[in-house]
Amino acid sequence: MRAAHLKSVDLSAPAAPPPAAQAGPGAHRWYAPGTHITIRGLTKRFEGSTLYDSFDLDIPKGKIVSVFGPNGCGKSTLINMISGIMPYDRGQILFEGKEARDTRIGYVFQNYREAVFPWLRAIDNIRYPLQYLGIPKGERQERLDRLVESFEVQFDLNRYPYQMSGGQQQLVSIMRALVVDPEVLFLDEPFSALDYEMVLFLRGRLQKVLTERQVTTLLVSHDLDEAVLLADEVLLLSKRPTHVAERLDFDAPRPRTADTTVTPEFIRVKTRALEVFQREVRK
Ligand SMILES: Nc1ncnc2c1ncn2[C@@H]1O[C@H](COP(=O)(O)OP(=O)(O)OP(=O)(O)O)[C@@H](O)[C@H]1O
Repeated sequence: MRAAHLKSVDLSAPAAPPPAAQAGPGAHRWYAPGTHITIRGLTKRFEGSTLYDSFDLDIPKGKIVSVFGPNGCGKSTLINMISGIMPYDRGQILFEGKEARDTRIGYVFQNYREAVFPWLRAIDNIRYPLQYLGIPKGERQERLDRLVESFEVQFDLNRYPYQMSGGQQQLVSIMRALVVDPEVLFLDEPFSALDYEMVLFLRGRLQKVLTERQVTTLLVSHDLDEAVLLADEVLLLSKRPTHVAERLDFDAPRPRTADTTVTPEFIRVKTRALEVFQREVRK
């Protein structure tokens, strides 16, 4: 009986969790196959008000997940807690069983003006994390070249931030986040302060690089079209105390462009997302 049972176990997948009574050290590090980030019992309070209370979530590996929800529901707080920028009161967040500090993480902020180093040329801004991590010079150059090629950069990377447009500065901060080859990338409204032409350009380039590299990505966006267009999955949050209102898959082929937004599948997912959003806002 026992042998027959063992034969049916898929050894390539993480082992199933032992029953609680038998749980030993490390048992809590179990994660479901295909899951990259496992969040359990996450609790966060601000000045007596509860934002998250025993919040659970599994984030799939190698996918782009958009986070969308009512104003102030805690979208930025969620990605800040997951990425390790912000502490939380209770719970556990693990990346394939590892802590955030043992995971390569990239983060792109909305406010690129505060994120790029004004005293460094664009190329040195992008190179900075590699120097910090002590990556050998040859490999640094290789990684930079690969990234510049992937993004098809058309402007002079020897310029300083003050000599670049907002979109170019945000491109630099996106490239700086990706140069470390992150396992997980966090983007907090990365395009909201840019003009539309630049938004279209950056969405296209970013999508291409993320799908080539299969980086697990969490994107906070206030723009529902953008949230759906870029996502493999849209995570819809409720009002606080925040829980997952609904998760919607969107598996249209890539690259996705403005043309994707007129397809029946896009319209179906966006319509459903809007229904859930409106229901949550009215509660
Ligand atoms: N550092 C802080 N101190 C106190 N309260 C905070 C802090 N950061 C966030 N909050 C509270 O948590 C709530 C959620 O903030 P957060 O920025 O995560 O929400 P959001 O969904 O990203 O918001 P928005 O839709 O406005 O971008 C805010 O309304 C605010 O009341």
